[in-house]
Amino acid sequence: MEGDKYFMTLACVTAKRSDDPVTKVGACIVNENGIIVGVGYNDMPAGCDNWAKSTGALEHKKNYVCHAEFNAYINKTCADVKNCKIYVTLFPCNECAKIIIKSGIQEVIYLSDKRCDKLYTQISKIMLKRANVTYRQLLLLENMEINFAEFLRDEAQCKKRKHFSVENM
Ligand SMILES: Nc1ccn([C@H]2C[C@H](O)[C@@H](COP(=O)(O)O)O2)c(=O)n1
Repeated sequence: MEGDKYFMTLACVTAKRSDDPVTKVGACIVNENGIIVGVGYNDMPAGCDNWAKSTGALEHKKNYVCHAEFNAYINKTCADVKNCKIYVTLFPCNECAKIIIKSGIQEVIYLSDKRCDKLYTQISKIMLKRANVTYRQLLLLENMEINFAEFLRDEAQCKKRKHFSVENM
Protein backbone atom coordinates (compact mmCIF):
# COMPACT_ATOMS: atom_id res chain seq x y z
CA MET A 1 0.00 0.00 0.00
CA GLU A 2 1.51 3.36 -0.96
CA GLY A 3 2.23 5.99 1.71
CA ASP A 4 -0.65 8.47 1.32
CA LYS A 5 -3.24 5.71 1.35
CA TYR A 6 -1.60 3.91 4.26
CA PHE A 7 -1.37 6.99 6.50
CA MET A 8 -4.91 8.09 5.68
CA THR A 9 -6.16 4.56 6.37
CA LEU A 10 -4.48 4.76 9.76
CA ALA A 11 -6.18 8.15 10.38
CA CYS A 12 -9.54 6.56 9.46
CA VAL A 13 -9.03 3.56 11.74
CA THR A 14 -7.95 5.90 14.54
CA ALA A 15 -11.14 7.97 14.05
CA LYS A 16 -13.13 4.86 14.99
CA ARG A 17 -11.85 5.25 18.57
CA SER A 18 -13.80 8.51 18.96
CA ASP A 19 -16.95 8.53 21.10
CA ASP A 20 -18.42 11.53 19.26
CA PRO A 21 -21.79 10.21 18.05
CA VAL A 22 -21.90 12.69 15.15
CA THR A 23 -18.41 13.17 13.72
CA LYS A 24 -15.42 10.91 14.32
CA VAL A 25 -12.11 12.39 13.19
CA GLY A 26 -8.66 10.82 13.06
CA ALA A 27 -5.24 12.35 12.46
CA CYS A 28 -1.77 10.96 11.85
CA ILE A 29 1.49 12.97 11.84
CA VAL A 30 4.29 11.60 9.67
CA ASN A 31 7.88 12.84 9.60
CA GLU A 32 10.22 13.44 6.64
CA ASN A 33 11.40 9.81 6.76
CA GLY A 34 7.87 8.46 6.52
CA ILE A 35 7.77 7.52 10.20
CA ILE A 36 4.52 7.98 12.16
CA VAL A 37 5.23 10.32 15.09
CA GLY A 38 1.71 10.97 16.41
CA VAL A 39 -1.87 9.79 16.08
CA GLY A 40 -5.05 11.12 17.65
CA TYR A 41 -8.84 11.24 17.48
CA ASN A 42 -11.40 13.70 18.82
CA ASP A 43 -12.15 13.05 22.46
CA MET A 44 -13.06 14.83 25.67
CA PRO A 45 -10.74 15.90 28.49
CA ALA A 46 -11.04 13.81 31.67
CA GLY A 47 -14.34 14.34 33.47
CA CYS A 48 -15.99 16.21 30.58
CA ASP A 49 -17.51 13.31 28.68
CA ASN A 50 -20.71 14.97 27.46
CA TRP A 51 -21.29 14.94 23.69
CA ALA A 52 -24.53 16.94 23.78
CA LYS A 53 -25.00 19.72 21.21
CA SER A 54 -28.52 20.87 21.89
CA THR A 55 -27.80 22.51 25.24
CA GLY A 56 -26.44 26.05 25.67
CA ALA A 57 -22.82 27.13 25.17
CA LEU A 58 -21.87 26.25 28.75
CA GLU A 59 -22.41 22.55 27.99
CA HIS A 60 -21.99 22.46 24.19
CA LYS A 61 -19.53 19.76 23.08
CA LYS A 62 -17.60 22.12 20.80
CA ASN A 63 -16.38 24.09 23.82
CA TYR A 64 -14.93 20.97 25.44
CA VAL A 65 -13.79 18.58 22.73
CA CYS A 66 -10.11 18.06 21.93
CA HIS A 67 -9.73 17.81 18.18
CA ALA A 68 -7.97 14.90 16.51
CA GLU A 69 -5.12 17.11 15.23
CA PHE A 70 -4.55 18.55 18.70
CA ASN A 71 -4.43 15.05 20.19
CA ALA A 72 -2.07 13.78 17.47
CA TYR A 73 0.24 16.68 18.35
CA ILE A 74 -0.09 16.07 22.11
CA ASN A 75 0.65 12.36 21.56
CA LYS A 76 3.78 13.01 19.51
CA THR A 77 6.68 10.67 20.16
CA CYS A 78 9.44 13.13 19.28
CA ALA A 79 10.61 16.54 20.48
CA ASP A 80 9.09 18.45 17.59
CA VAL A 81 7.14 17.87 14.37
CA LYS A 82 8.95 20.38 12.12
CA ASN A 83 8.58 19.59 8.41
CA CYS A 84 6.11 16.79 9.12
CA LYS A 85 2.87 16.09 7.26
CA ILE A 86 -0.48 15.62 8.94
CA TYR A 87 -3.11 13.25 7.54
CA VAL A 88 -6.57 14.09 8.80
CA THR A 89 -10.00 12.72 7.92
CA LEU A 90 -11.65 16.17 8.11
CA PHE A 91 -10.18 19.55 7.16
CA PRO A 92 -8.65 21.26 10.24
CA CYS A 93 -10.48 24.14 11.92
CA ASN A 94 -8.81 27.52 12.57
CA GLU A 95 -7.70 26.49 16.08
CA CYS A 96 -5.97 23.38 14.75
CA ALA A 97 -4.47 25.43 11.90
CA LYS A 98 -2.72 27.51 14.58
CA ILE A 99 -1.21 24.37 16.12
CA ILE A 100 -0.21 23.06 12.70
CA ILE A 101 1.50 26.32 11.73
CA LYS A 102 3.20 26.91 15.07
CA SER A 103 4.48 23.34 15.29
CA GLY A 104 6.19 23.54 11.89
CA ILE A 105 4.03 20.98 10.08
CA GLN A 106 4.45 21.66 6.37
CA GLU A 107 1.57 19.84 4.70
CA VAL A 108 -2.03 18.93 5.47
CA ILE A 109 -3.55 15.98 3.62
CA TYR A 110 -7.27 15.65 4.24
CA LEU A 111 -10.06 13.32 3.21
CA SER A 112 -13.24 15.36 3.69
CA ASP A 113 -13.99 19.06 3.47
CA LYS A 114 -17.62 18.71 4.57
CA ARG A 115 -17.43 21.86 6.70
CA CYS A 116 -16.03 24.01 3.84
CA ASP A 117 -18.85 26.55 4.21
CA LYS A 118 -18.01 27.25 7.87
CA LEU A 119 -16.14 30.40 8.87
CA TYR A 120 -13.62 28.38 10.90
CA THR A 121 -12.69 26.35 7.81
CA GLN A 122 -12.29 29.44 5.65
CA ILE A 123 -10.13 31.16 8.27
CA SER A 124 -8.11 27.97 8.60
CA LYS A 125 -7.41 27.99 4.85
CA ILE A 126 -6.41 31.67 4.94
CA MET A 127 -4.01 31.03 7.83
CA LEU A 128 -2.45 27.94 6.26
CA LYS A 129 -1.92 29.78 2.96
CA ARG A 130 -0.35 32.78 4.67
CA ALA A 131 2.00 30.49 6.57
CA ASN A 132 2.91 28.55 3.40
CA VAL A 133 1.52 25.30 4.77
CA THR A 134 0.24 23.41 1.75
CA TYR A 135 -2.95 21.38 1.83
CA ARG A 136 -4.43 18.87 -0.58
CA GLN A 137 -7.38 16.52 -0.64
CA LEU A 138 -6.76 12.80 -0.96
CA LEU A 139 -9.60 11.28 -2.93
CA LEU A 140 -10.06 7.77 -1.64
CA LEU A 141 -13.41 6.43 -2.73
CA GLU A 142 -13.07 2.67 -2.46
CA ASN A 143 -14.26 0.44 0.35
CA MET A 144 -11.60 -1.25 2.47
CA GLU A 145 -12.21 -4.27 4.65
CA ILE A 146 -9.89 -6.03 7.05
CA ASN A 147 -10.14 -9.79 7.08
CA PHE A 148 -8.65 -10.70 10.47
CA ALA A 149 -8.96 -14.40 9.63
CA GLU A 150 -6.37 -13.91 6.89
CA PHE A 151 -3.74 -13.22 9.54
CA LEU A 152 -4.73 -16.37 11.47
CA ARG A 153 -4.85 -18.64 8.43
CA ASP A 154 -1.67 -20.62 9.08
CA GLU A 155 -1.95 -20.68 12.86
CA ALA A 156 -3.96 -23.94 13.09
CA GLN A 157 -1.30 -25.86 11.15
CA CYS A 158 1.41 -24.45 13.36
CA LYS A 159 -0.45 -25.49 16.51
CA LYS A 160 -0.69 -29.07 15.16
CA ARG A 161 3.09 -29.27 15.19
CA LYS A 162 2.92 -29.72 18.95
CA HIS A 163 6.58 -30.50 19.46
CA PHE A 164 7.39 -26.88 18.56
CA SER A 165 4.94 -25.49 21.07
CA VAL A 166 6.22 -23.78 24.22
CA GLU A 167 2.87 -24.66 25.86
CA ASN A 168 3.85 -28.37 25.74
CA MET A 169 7.15 -27.91 27.49
N1 LIG B 1 -10.68 18.89 11.84
C1 LIG B 1 -11.53 18.53 12.83
C2 LIG B 1 -12.84 18.93 12.80
C3 LIG B 1 -13.67 18.53 13.81
N2 LIG B 1 -13.20 17.75 14.80
C4 LIG B 1 -14.11 17.24 15.81
C5 LIG B 1 -14.71 18.13 16.78
C6 LIG B 1 -16.06 17.49 17.07
O1 LIG B 1 -15.92 16.41 17.99
C7 LIG B 1 -16.44 16.97 15.74
C8 LIG B 1 -17.25 17.96 14.94
O2 LIG B 1 -18.54 17.89 15.43
P1 LIG B 1 -19.80 18.24 14.51
O3 LIG B 1 -19.77 19.73 14.34
O4 LIG B 1 -19.62 17.52 13.21
O5 LIG B 1 -20.96 17.73 15.31
O6 LIG B 1 -15.21 16.70 15.10
C9 LIG B 1 -11.89 17.35 14.80
O7 LIG B 1 -11.45 16.60 15.71
N3 LIG B 1 -11.07 17.77 13.82
